[in-house]
Amino acid sequence: MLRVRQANKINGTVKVPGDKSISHRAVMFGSLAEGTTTIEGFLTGADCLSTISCFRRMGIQIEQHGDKVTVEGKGWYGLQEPSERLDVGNSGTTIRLMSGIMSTQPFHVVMEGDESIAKRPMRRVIGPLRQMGAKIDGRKDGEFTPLAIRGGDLQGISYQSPVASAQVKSAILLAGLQAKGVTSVTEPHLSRDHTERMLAAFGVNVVRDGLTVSVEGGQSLKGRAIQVPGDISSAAFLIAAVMMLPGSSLLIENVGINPSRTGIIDVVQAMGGDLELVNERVVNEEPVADLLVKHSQLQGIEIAGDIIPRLIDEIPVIAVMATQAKGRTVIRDAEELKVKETDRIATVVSQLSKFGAKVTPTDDGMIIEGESVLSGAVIDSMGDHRIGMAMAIAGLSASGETVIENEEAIDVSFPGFAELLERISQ
Ligand SMILES: O=C(O)C1=C[C@@H](OP(=O)(O)O)[C@@H](O)[C@H](O)C1
Ligand SMILES: C=C(OP(=O)(O)O)C(=O)O
Repeated sequence: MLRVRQANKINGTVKVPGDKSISHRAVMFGSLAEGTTTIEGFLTGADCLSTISCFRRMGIQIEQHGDKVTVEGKGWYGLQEPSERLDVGNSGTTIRLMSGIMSTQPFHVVMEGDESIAKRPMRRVIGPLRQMGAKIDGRKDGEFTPLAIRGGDLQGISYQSPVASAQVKSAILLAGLQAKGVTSVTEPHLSRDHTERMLAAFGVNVVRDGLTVSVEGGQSLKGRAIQVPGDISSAAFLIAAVMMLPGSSLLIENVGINPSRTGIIDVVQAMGGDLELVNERVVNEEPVADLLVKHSQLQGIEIAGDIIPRLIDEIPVIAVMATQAKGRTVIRDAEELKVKETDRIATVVSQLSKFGAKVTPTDDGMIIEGESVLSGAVIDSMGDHRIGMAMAIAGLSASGETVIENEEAIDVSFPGFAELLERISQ
């Protein structure tokens, strides 16, 4: 149980844990590369630890001491057939990206995860991987876990993805690296491009043309040093808290500001928030900055279209923040929220309503009425880290005390979240 009391304001200089998407990829690509990969700033959240454990089970030597990780890559075909099922825990990124990698391997593997993973759609990755020649089965014709994969002998495809999903795009491109000919993926809107950037950093030739990415089969990766920036999706909780509590200001150091992830910055600025990027730099092909955030009275806006994939994981906390804006905030084109760790349209509405907020679900998003007075509530994270954290932020601005049940889910992406909030709250 996590108890959150109403705060007057938050202040200070902080760092957030490493980027989840980049941490997963650094372990995966390091395992497939030739030679050693060293990772600094690795996210020690449960999801990324699941990725480490899967590759260890396939014979890769990985040492982890806090946020420092060393991976002894053995080349693309250095993985061994695991004798047991691989457990991906709560991590959609792990199972979907690994489906692509496993499709290239000349052995049999079964992957499964927790209750939430068992409900998440897999055919979006399994479908195109089958078209490439992988033999994959799962419950409901490959829609659900456990997934059994027997890979090898793939043929490149040109895939037109119906969803803007970095997990789909990445799975196909990773399979494409060992397929015959060229593999390309075209998406309806740009999703996060960490795979493209990091593959290039590992020596792969990745060709980008608008919304299409292509790779040629038969390329190898070379181990290297990776520094992981702080996760903007984690910083988003703190940004929202600053905007909700008058008198607050924070300097959040070393945050990844890859343009495919910065929808939250655009939204906060469009709502009238004072958020400045300082000390901008590029580290391993990824742009990084410190975020200087000062409380401002926000104005409700409409959030829809191209920006949605650039802030998809931040929508729960954007909804929370919008309860303190003037006027109405409308979120559209975000049906992907329904297939995350929980149905995040339903869980945001059910939990945020408990504070007395006025939030209405729609088919593809939600509508939030601003300037609500929030009262402390008993909240259930429903096993979803982002719901647990978003509601803890609501609790900072709600009168009295808020209790978050099933708060252990927060460890999936933000270990130390409760301690950090405690430290900066006044
Ligand atoms: O590729 C990734 O690292 C991720 C992609 C996104 O999912 P989708 O690809 O399903 O949109 C995002 O929600 C998830 O937290 C991480
Ligand atoms: C959707 C998320 O992650 P994943 O898909 O990797 O479970 C998330 O972190 O919000």
